[in-house]
Amino acid sequence: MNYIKRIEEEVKNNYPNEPEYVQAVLSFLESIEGLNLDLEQLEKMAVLERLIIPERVISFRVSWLDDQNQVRVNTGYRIQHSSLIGPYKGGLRYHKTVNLSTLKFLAFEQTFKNALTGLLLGGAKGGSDFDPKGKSDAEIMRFSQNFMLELYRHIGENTDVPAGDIGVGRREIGYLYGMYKKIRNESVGVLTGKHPAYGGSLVRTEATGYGLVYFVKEMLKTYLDTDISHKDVIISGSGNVALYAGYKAKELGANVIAMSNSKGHIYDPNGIDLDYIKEHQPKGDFREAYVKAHEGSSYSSDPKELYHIKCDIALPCAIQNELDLNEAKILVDNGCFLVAEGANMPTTSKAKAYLLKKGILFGPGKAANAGGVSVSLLEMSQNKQHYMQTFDDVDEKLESIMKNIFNQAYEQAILINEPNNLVKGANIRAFYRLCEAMLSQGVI
Ligand SMILES: NC(=O)C1=CN([C@@H]2O[C@H](COP(=O)(O)OP(=O)(O)OC[C@H]3O[C@@H](n4cnc5c(N)ncnc54)[C@H](O)[C@@H]3O)[C@@H](O)[C@H]2O)C=CC1
Ligand SMILES: O=C(O)CCC(=O)C(=O)O
Repeated sequence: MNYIKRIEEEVKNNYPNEPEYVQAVLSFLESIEGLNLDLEQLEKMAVLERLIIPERVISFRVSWLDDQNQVRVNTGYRIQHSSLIGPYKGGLRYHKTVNLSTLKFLAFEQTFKNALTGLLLGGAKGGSDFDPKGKSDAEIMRFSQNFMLELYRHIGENTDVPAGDIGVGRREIGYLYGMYKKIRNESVGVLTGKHPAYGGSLVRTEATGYGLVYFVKEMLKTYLDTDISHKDVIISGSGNVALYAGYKAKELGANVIAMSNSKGHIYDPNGIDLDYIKEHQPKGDFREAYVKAHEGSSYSSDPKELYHIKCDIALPCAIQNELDLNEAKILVDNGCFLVAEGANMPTTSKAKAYLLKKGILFGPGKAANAGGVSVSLLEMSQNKQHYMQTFDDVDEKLESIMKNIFNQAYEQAILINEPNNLVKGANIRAFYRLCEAMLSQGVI
């Protein structure tokens, strides 16, 4: 059995309770299977094991007081996956589904994503099974403060710089930052996604969604010599990534006709009213009220039905494994020709294989959604230099980084004679960079 196959078997056998992590690793291993690699040498250096197993897994108890003075307990995590290319970097997620498997897959993906950006960033992810739904602002503050009471020991501006993810936005980053500063008595860029009033970068809020659309722009130009204007776009989710993908797509002339949340989706043939969603989404489920306020719109109570709507472009921007084989088939049957992932691993392995087989242009998350972490790096640089760039400067840099990421994945896809396969292109290009960094740094 060759080295790659052996590692595939080991990963499947060693982590039976971590399906998302196994899924992400196998998807990467599949991408490098056909390469002309010196497997004997890679095996001798245990390169794959060292890329796959996180450098450090931290897990801790978070106790906090709810509004009824009841003590509540959650589990907090930080997976410091790789520091090969820079300080550990990646978001924090507050969501009831958070567990070791979710965060290990996210940290693994983040490591490859960050390598692909060409910037000096290692990979990490963290968070908690704390469910922010229905919690008061004070509860979110107390939870975040208690979370930081443990996390602060493991992070630092040159060590590990967390940011937001699902359930963690500017408000939560503020509470986390305030507590870190209180404990360490220092003002440094230890978190990104901060409010610009105390060191946040302009465009960080918009960056992942905008970056996704810049990536799609490159895909459309390169493969089809067209642009996004007049294309019908559906977007899953209605949070940070989904909203700003929607705004940028609309600005460039697309028709954003449907969006979703965890309860279902809304369809509005007149174009989704993004300002309405931005205002109402943080307060909870907006579907019924939206439909009442917008003539001609309708809603369903199944988020997956979003993918049953006829569209040109689908942008999954919600959560892992939301787009499965059945939905992929419906998208293809309805004439959708481009899928680009704003979320991390939103497409199941079977759905991804089907879309690629059918010749659908597919932008993998570790390339297409790298705009957020890229602007985080710009935030870190601004903090170190104690200055702030204008919105337009950062936005211009973001677009140029996204173009470069696309080109990296595309050039690699051409080199392996599969020009449409950005999944392999992105995985292989990131793998080469990580390998070079690993082999240069000795056995550590
Ligand atoms: N925030 C960032 O900068 C980045 C986020 N991502 C990824 O993008 C995705 C979304 O993250 P954010 O927008 O930051 O989170 P968010 O918390 O702002 O929004 C999440 C959205 O997903 C919706 N949702 C949850 N489960 C759903 C389901 N099963 N079907 C449909 N909608 C569902 C929620 O209702 C909410 O609208 C995640 O996969 C995250 O890892 C990726 C790169 C960077
Ligand atoms: O900005 C960051 O550090 C992380 C963003 C993130 O969590 C992601 O790219 O999935």
